[in-house]
Amino acid sequence: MAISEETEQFQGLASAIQKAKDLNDQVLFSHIKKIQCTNPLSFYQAGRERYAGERFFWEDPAKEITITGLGNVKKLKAAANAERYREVEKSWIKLQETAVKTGVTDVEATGPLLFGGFSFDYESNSTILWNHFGDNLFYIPAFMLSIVGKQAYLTTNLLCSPDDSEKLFRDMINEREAFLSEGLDGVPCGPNSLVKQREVQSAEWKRTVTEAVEEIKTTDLDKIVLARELRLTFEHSIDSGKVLEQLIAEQPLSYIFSLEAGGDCFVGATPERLIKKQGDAVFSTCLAGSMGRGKDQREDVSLGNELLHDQKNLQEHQYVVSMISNAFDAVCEKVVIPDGPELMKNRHIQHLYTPVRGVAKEGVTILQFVENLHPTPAMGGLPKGKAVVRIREMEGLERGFYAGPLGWMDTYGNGEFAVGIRSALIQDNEASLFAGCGVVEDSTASAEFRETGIKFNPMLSALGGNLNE
Ligand SMILES: C=C(O[C@@H]1C=C(C(=O)O)C=C[C@H]1O)C(=O)O
Ligand SMILES: [Mg+2]
Repeated sequence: MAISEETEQFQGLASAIQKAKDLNDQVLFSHIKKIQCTNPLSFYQAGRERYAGERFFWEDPAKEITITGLGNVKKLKAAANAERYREVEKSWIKLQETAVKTGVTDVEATGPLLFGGFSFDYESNSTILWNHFGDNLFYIPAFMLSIVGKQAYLTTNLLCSPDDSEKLFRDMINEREAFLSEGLDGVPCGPNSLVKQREVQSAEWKRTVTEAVEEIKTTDLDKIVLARELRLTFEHSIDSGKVLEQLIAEQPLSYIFSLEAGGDCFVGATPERLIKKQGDAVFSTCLAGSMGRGKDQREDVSLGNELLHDQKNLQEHQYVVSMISNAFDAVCEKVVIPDGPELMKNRHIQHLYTPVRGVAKEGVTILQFVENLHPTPAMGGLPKGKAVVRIREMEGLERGFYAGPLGWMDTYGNGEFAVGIRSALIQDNEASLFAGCGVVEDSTASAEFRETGIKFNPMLSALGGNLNE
């Protein structure tokens, strides 16, 4: 006779506690069940008070996977150095080795899952702006709603300690019931009302771009991505749920994400995949070279054609294709890259886009891809090391998680990371928006200023700010 779901969970948790005692270490327990499809944003908003500072949201452009996490049973943080990817991997593997799972198995993006990201540059000096995030931040949520295909799954995670008792089971069920019974339907999102919008050091930024062009012409630096900041002040605390709702409606071809840390939230709608891994199939995106959208279809097509043939933008793009292609060659059995770029058109901007796919060599993990790829010349520059150093020295802002890898990994070897651009850091009633551009030999400060202006628009529009031309 089949045992009841509650009995299965109870037995699983009891065995996880026993394992924790035997090993004298913490053991992760995870229960996964199919549930009626629930609106992921309502789930996110339902946790606004109870799980404040411990929520995340992720949706890919194809809407294949939507993940919302609430609470935090285990945080993984690595030291800020080159080892950070391997350190996170080691802790994640260690947790997986002893984890006890019950319920549905083998569905990607369900069960114990690590969500989070890395800062752009582990060597940059951290300021107060990003202090809740630090250099990197990953966590396993307490409750997670995954929508995979059209099916919804609820994962409940618990970290068992050697001195835990079976009371843990009742507490977990009670917490889950209390939370679910609070109602997941239509939790209202508050409006955000803008008070002030300010460009941070724009004259200095333009001078820096001109200096960078000079440096590119006279040294071995080929490309450097320089970003600037826009600061918005609102009347009240900004509701990240409302921002997500707007982004979902306005940016259907982007990854929509948020990651809360302390009272702050990093949120955005990025069009750029860094790496997706599904079994041994891997996918990346070369995205660089930009143009605004036309007022009407005719102008839009003409701007698109101009972009497809513009030497400066093609060069910006080609640096990215070569680098990602080499990084894939090193760890893949097979790599497929189209001959030339196509256009990716988002609401406010169009880009040159080349998709990359491959088959990973056995045992290569998604974090190894992240380590090898980040930062691509779309976020950093070329040569990579020199570009990162020059960004640190010249840019005059702390990128934090902006332009860094952000995403998730499950226990089945799947995961996906995007780069955190078209994004903002929300702190109470203030938002810092970031936008960068690839500076190459033929760049001009005024054109790059305009291009970064357009790149602020997805977040400006979602937040209710004044859009740039
Ligand atoms: C750095 C950003 O965007 C990157 C730079 C691009 C460019 O310079 O053409 C295009 C897409 C992105 O890879 C950003 O949006 O902040
Ligand atoms: Mg550009």
